[in-house]
Amino acid sequence: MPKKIAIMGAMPEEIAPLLDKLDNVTTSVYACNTYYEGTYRGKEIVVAYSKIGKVFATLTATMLIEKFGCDLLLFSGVAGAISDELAIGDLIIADGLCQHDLDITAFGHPHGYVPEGEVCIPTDVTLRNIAKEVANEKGLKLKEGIIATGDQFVANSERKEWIGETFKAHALEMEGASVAVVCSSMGVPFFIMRAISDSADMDAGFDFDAFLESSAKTSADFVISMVEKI
Ligand SMILES: Nc1ncnc2c(CN3C[C@H](CCSCCOCCO)[C@@H](O)C3)c[nH]c12
Repeated sequence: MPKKIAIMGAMPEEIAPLLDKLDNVTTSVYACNTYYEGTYRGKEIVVAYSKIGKVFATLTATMLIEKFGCDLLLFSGVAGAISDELAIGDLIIADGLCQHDLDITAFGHPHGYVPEGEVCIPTDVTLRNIAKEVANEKGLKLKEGIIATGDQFVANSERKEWIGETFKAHALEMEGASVAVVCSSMGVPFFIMRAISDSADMDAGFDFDAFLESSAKTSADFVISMVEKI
């Protein structure tokens, strides 16, 4: 039974659907982030958005654990689809995460690898199974696959396909692998859920703007419904 559950996003839109579900909310600002502490169905929750990209996500995930004492982390947000099976609004959970822009291949290493690191970091299987239970109960389709993270908004089919082939990834975003490194290094179970907002192609910018809010809500509504089972 976790002491305190962190629910993290990268953008304000990704956590907005969560905030009005919390009771007894107090807010605090720490290291240029706002943290919302409250309860949901009797469980202690801390919600925050990191701001965009791997560095900000690393900072916030670390603070949620070290400063706010969270011992389990759920990420909710949107992603670009790589797999043709993923349409806008579809849900994907990560079984592993990699960094598609981490590159010391000049030294013979594979893309996404640095010494003492691992290309693909696995997520917590118990939390993935809870997600599958919730999806079954709600009659929702849920894809499971590798999610690739990098410090770029991908709006180019060639780049998206390279990422898909190189990492066998089904979706891409800009924060998940940072959360994976922090949580796996600190022994904190973690879970990454994303709802598709675009297809990381030439239309990505328009689709992202059009579907950010609705896809962020789809993901957030699913993640909060997992809390009761944790
Ligand atoms: N195709 C894509 N490539 C990479 N990541 C994603 C994601 C996932 N999130 C959304 C957000 C995009 C930040 S750029 C838009 C910011 O606008 C801010 C207002 O100008 C960042 O936090 C990563 C959805 N589609 C993606």
